[in-house]
Amino acid sequence: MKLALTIAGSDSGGGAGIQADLKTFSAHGIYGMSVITSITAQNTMGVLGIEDISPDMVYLQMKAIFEDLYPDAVKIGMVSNEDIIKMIAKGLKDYNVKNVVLDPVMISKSGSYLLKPQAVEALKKELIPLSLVVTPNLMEAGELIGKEVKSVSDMKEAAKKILDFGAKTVVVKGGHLTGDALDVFYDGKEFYEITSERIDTKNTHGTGCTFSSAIAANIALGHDLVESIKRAKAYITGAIKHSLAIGHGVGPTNHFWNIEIRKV
Ligand SMILES: Nc1ncnc2c1ncn2[C@@H]1O[C@H](COP(=O)(O)OP(=O)(O)O)[C@@H](O)[C@H]1O
Ligand SMILES: Cc1ncc(COP(=O)(O)OP(=O)(O)O)c(N)n1
Repeated sequence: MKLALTIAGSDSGGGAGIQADLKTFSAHGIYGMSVITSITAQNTMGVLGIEDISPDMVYLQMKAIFEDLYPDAVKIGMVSNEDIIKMIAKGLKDYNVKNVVLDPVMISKSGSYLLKPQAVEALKKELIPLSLVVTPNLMEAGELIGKEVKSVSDMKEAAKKILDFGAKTVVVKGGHLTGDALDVFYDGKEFYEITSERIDTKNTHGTGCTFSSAIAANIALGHDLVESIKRAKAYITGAIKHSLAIGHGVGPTNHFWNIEIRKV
């Protein structure tokens, strides 16, 4: 059995965060574990409140896992504040964690800050250098490099700059572009454009969480990084295609077994 860990915030509505990650791990046949950084009261319409877990408790959860159930891959999502970021970095170093997928979550689709704006620098300094792959969306890539990212050529420029912060590889997600759903992967040598059809739906809550945890799941299964990203792209495309029109706002992606994997 392969094991994967998500270090992220809880979404009470089940569409994003820890809940989306664990559903994604299960759909890949992976045993999922969690380190909860923050609890959000959230549904398809928005975030009603946020309560962060103490940094010591974040570290204790990591200790509990790494000293008994060492994961094959780790996904990091909402990290909320600088003290939590520093504690996660300490845990990753103490336990020599390698296969880290970092989704630099900053603002929910509904507009709530999931990372304190003053903590962006800590994220860049402490967590990016410990990551195998960083997966910003257009807005997050722009915040990281201090310049708007609006086109495929901007995405490539951003990927290069984020690599300079110490990331080993970067996927800049183009979910918020128009036209095909095109993401850019950069490994320091080559650029890859990973494209799928754009699905016409408003129900895209949790797309970034689902995509990054699917990359982690595929790494845990033993696939190389390019193959893991390709498979994750197929998975998120299926999860959006089958997304759920539940609740009164932006419905969530849907996770299901026996998903068809095809080249995109
Ligand atoms: N409507 C859509 N149709 C197909 N793929 C999409 C759609 N929206 C987002 N994606 C894909 O979902 C993944 C997550 O991207 P994105 O939505 O930009 O992340 P985030 O949730 O962090 O903003 C990317 O692979 C992106 O291309
Ligand atoms: C607890 C929590 N973590 C992360 C997010 C952001 O998730 P994402 O997949 O980017 O989806 P949207 O918020 O953009 O729908 C979240 N909302 N909550």
